[in-house]
Amino acid sequence: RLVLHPHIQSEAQQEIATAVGLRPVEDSDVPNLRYLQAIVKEVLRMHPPGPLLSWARLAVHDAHVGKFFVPSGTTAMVNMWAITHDGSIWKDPWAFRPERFLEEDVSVMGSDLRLAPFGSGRRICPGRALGLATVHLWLARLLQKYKWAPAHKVQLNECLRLSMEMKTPLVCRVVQRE
Ligand code: HEM
Repeated sequence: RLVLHPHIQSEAQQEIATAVGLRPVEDSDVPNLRYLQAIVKEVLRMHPPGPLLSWARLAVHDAHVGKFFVPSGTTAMVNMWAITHDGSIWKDPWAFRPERFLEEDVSVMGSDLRLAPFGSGRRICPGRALGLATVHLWLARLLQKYKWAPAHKVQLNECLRLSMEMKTPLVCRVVQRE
């Protein structure tokens, strides 16, 4: 997404330069990088790496979920990908617009079911804080040091393996920043 939207990439680089300066970004800088956090949220919304939550859950007795009846023996899944692309929940769901998370603070940690890329409830991802901390730090460092551009036409098609992956791997041109 950042190679497709160079102005968003350079805005993130500008934020890092202002908040951190020339020394390498550290974990403790991340709370000051609000735009970077918004970019990560927007990517988790458009490309949830685990698009199907609860994908091996069996209803052991009859249950009612809202207006739906779930008979005993049903395997029920939550399609988070469909939720994060639902136009009745998200304005312009197909637009990559990190600013939406500056306008409204939506938690990705499982308390808001509009965006629960780590699941929610009893079987929520126990590695979510580690996952997010790693992605924020790596992304910030890779942006701080390099400019990223596509080497070929970027194909955004996805395919679900253990997690959701790009069908055609991304190939980038990387230029060291001054
Ligand atoms: C960005 C990174 C990550 C994402 C998007 C992610 C997403 C998810 C999702 C969607 C689930 C299923 C939740 C459900 O079925 O309701 C899950 C479960 C799980 N995740 Fe993660 N995860 C990430 C990183 C990690 C890391 C770093 C670890 C370990 C260090 C981890 C360990 C687990 C485990 C053990 C489960 C199964 C929990 C259970 O079934 O009780 N994950 N994760």
